Amino acid sequence: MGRLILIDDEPALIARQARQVFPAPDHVVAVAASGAEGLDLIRRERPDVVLLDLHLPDATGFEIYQAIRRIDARIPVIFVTVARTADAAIEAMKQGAYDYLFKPLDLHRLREVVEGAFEVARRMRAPAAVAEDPDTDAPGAIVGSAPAMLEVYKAIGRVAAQDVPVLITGESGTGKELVAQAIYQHGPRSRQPFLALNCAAIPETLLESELFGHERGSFTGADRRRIGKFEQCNGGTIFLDEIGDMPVALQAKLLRLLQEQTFERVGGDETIHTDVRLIAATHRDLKTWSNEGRFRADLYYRLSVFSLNLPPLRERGDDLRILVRHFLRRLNAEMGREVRDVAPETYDRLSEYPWPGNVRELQSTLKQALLQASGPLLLPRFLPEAFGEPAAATTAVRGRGDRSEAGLDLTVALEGGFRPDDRDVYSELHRQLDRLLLPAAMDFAHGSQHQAALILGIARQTLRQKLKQLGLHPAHLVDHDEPDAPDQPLS
Ligand SMILES: Nc1ncnc2c1ncn2[C@@H]1O[C@H](COP(=O)(O)OP(=O)(O)OP(=O)(O)O)[C@@H](O)[C@H]1O
Repeated sequence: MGRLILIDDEPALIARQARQVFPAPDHVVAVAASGAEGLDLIRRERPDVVLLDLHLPDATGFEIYQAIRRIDARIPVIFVTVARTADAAIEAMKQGAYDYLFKPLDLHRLREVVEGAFEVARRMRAPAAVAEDPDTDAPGAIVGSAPAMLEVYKAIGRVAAQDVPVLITGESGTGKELVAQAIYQHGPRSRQPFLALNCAAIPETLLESELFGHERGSFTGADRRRIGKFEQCNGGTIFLDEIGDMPVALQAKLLRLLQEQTFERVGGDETIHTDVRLIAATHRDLKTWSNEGRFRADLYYRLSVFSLNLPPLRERGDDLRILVRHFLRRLNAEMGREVRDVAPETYDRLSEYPWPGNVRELQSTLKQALLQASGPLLLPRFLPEAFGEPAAATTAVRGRGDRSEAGLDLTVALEGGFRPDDRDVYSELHRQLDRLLLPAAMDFAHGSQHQAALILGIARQTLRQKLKQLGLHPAHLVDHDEPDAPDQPLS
């Protein structure tokens, strides 16, 4: 449920538009026609997001914005203005406003910006904490009690209250963002904003401006000044996911920001001071990368003063069962299902699987299984095809890394022959081959999708899609500037 408050002296049109884009019952859109009324509403309703007109009958939008900050500095506020007053809205962003929209509203843009703001609000509020009750179904709960996870919890406890940068490492889907949220929420800046940005998901050319802002005219298309995340989030916490994918030139700018808390916008001379806590995450081995000159060693040392590593799911032993129970409870509630128990053979299949996409992949596997399930018991046949017969599924998957061994495993899988009730063997083996081949090619290509796609002879687009299906987050692995190779089937 998203709660949106609109403050606008002529609220009828904008309210109709907002309700069209964010309809009930999933959203509540409340309206105020003056600043004072809006502040009252905010105090009472504690909305997720506010849309604020710059011109109000009783005060300027800017004054109301400052008052909203005093009520709760975390609420994302989006200014609504006409294009000629954009400068004022940009000024507001310097003070931490989330974004601005122009009247008349473009509904597509309205959806995009407000949805982004809902997501930011969710990250700040959804409590991320180590679950005391392993059977909780709370969304932000961090569950598991494997020894390596207990070390992680201790590290969160030690570092949260200290206002220092943190580096979180671990494979894709191991819970790095969840841990970053927990550190933020238990830290001294928990009443201030938390903004997250994935360095691998933003083209290199835009990343600098996204983080540090730009001046008008600094490059083609820069028709207005832009305030970057580091300026906007002054006083708060920034989570930079996939920091290993940050271009080296930008790493220098980030290092200076960490050392001196100053930077310049792209194309600007003014030195800007900001006070932001940085939490960074990566699935790369930054130590090796810094030894090889692929990541700035000085930045690595600065970031890794306090680092914590999340173990892969396959090394968490019985946590698999705890996580399965946790997600079953959550998913049953979300999907209106009644699957209360898991058959021992299902656990066997799940624990034989290497989980390249870790907890995220487990979550999506269980979701798929619940869609198939009938009755209260989760049987192996409800699992996705990749979990088929243990001999076929796991031997093929396990041979990662050594091609001759992998080939042998596939032969072993086929030696069992076919059974009359076999179905979709062709596509099933293909899927297993993908699970084996794609991560190996990505490893070999040091995470470059372009290179891996070339090696495999498939389009990068196809590779991305398949990685996603495997539960591996393709955003980690993007290298944006290279053109796609021509599309060819994997077979
Ligand atoms: N220990 C855990 N307990 C409960 N849920 C978890 C745990 N670890 C991860 N999750 C859930 O798994 C999903 C993936 O976690 P998250 O996004 O934090 O991983 P990540 O390491 O940041 O992934 P990526 O590197 O792909 O961005 C999220 O939905 C998260 O809530």
